[in-house]
Amino acid sequence: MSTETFSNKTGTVDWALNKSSVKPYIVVTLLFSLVVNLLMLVSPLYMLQVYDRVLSSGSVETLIMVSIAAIGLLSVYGFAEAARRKTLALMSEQIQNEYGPVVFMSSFRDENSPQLLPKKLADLSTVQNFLRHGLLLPFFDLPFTPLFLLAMFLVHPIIGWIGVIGGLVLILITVFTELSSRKSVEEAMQAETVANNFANEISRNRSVISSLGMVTPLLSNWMSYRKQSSKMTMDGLGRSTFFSAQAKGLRQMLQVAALGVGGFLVLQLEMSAGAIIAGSILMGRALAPIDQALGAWRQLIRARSAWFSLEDTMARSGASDGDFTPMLRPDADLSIESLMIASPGSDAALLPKFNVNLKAGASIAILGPSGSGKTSLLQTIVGAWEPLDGRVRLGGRDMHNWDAGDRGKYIGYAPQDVELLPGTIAQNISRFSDGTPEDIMGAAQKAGFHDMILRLPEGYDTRVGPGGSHLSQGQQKGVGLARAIYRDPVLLVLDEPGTNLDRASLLGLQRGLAEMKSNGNILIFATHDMRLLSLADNVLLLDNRSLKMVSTQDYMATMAHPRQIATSAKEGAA
Ligand SMILES: Nc1ncnc2c1ncn2[C@@H]1O[C@H](COP(=O)(O)OP(=O)(O)OP(=O)(O)O)[C@@H](O)[C@H]1O
Repeated sequence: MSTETFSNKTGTVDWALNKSSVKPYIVVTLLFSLVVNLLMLVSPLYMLQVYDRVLSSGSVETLIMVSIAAIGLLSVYGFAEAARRKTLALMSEQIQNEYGPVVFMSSFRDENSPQLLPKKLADLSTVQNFLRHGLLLPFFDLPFTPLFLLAMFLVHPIIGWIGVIGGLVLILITVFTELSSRKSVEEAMQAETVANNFANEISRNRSVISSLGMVTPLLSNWMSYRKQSSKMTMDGLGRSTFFSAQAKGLRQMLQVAALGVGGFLVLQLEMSAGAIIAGSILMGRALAPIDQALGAWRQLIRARSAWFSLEDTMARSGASDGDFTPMLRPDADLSIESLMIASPGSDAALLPKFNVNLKAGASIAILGPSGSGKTSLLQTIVGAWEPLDGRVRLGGRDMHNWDAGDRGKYIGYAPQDVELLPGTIAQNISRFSDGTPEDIMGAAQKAGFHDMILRLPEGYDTRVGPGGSHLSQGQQKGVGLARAIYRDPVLLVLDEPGTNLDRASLLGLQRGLAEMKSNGNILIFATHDMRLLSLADNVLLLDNRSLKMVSTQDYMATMAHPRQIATSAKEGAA
């Protein structure tokens, strides 16, 4: 099975600083932070000037001069603060542009995790919001704390030591906050994801849920998921809020201590009156980043965990998302070599190893009871699921080692339950690429649905609704088949193509498929509908973890003797 698991390995990747693409933004934010923090010294310096120079000299001119200088510098401070916030917002855009596409693409690789894409996109939003709201800024201010402590030592060494000791206590509180709340915040995030996935699944099945009266039991199921997530959130929140409040109180106390000690030192004639205020302001500035960081700690843990998850995806995609040389249209030569298949995430083979070779115009029908592995085999053949062992090659190219976008140009696949995507019929048939009307309508004609589509009021421009719900089951099936046939795929793989089709549509489809076969396309389809068997040269019989290939003619001849067929299938396994 796939070796890619996309698990969130928190702690294995260095945080933002190691990414070259975000580095310039971090450097610019740091530079603006330097300016901001240097200009934060303006207020205490102004205090010193007013108290010690202006009041002692009584000079109004000096007061005007220092005030103008202070106002000028503080307006630069305003610009620098705005600029660093803007830089972080731009960094958030850069992350979206760079990580968004990779996250989107790589989420389609893991069949084990159908909910991977919403989860990864939520991670992306978490990181972006953290940056956009400036919650990272206190961490950019922290490196400048020593600058303020140094200034406090210059005011008076005792004031400086109060700042150092206070800072150390606050850092200890920060460490406690991290240790005590990280686990519960991360667990709360996971529980929230489970609750949201459950709600998404419910909303996809609204009509069956309301018609079967399942709303109330499902509501209580969903509430229990939510309660679990809120309990963990409240636990984490309780601890981080407690520490954050303690830190705020301590900061106030330290400022009072700076004032009190300052007052004492003034009485001892060891420093000036202005230095009392300056010392207190410096104390506030030095410790504010720690205080603010603690206030945003919960969001930090969430953003950090989301970032690790994105980084993990980027690291995993790096190995496989390199440049590739697109294939020319492969020869119609499908070779299934020692193939063993299994369901995603399972190591148990569903069928014994087997080999099949199909050339241009060949076709096989796969028959077997429910659960015998027909869909699993088709999913593996088209490259959506990894084989347990062996290879599938089209025109010599390994299907599972081929860029999915490039491979998809030469393959048509219609799953058992067609899920259409939000858009028009034409967009769905053309696989949301720029398709010519000839390609789109040609595909619908071969699927036997062109006339039916024309009868719709908006024809090919009809919007299909969520999941195709504005179309009937038969119409959805028709669009799904046309989408598979679009641009004449070398290999056409259909899972139960006859389901939900009326007689006329089935006849149209049979005609279209027969034409494709005579044009050299390879056709593989799974079916319970015996009317389609005339399209197949051979029948691959699956039953109870065994398989057997027989010619369609032989199969038809033995149809009247089911026991003989069952025996032949078992012989195939042996
Ligand atoms: N996505 C999946 N994840 C895990 N197991 C799966 C998955 N899809 C199918 N299976 C398992 O694989 C086995 C074969 O299922 P498969 O859908 O291939 O059978 P099938 O022959 O197509 O059945 P049917 O005729 O009912 O469509 C079943 O036991 C099923 O439980």
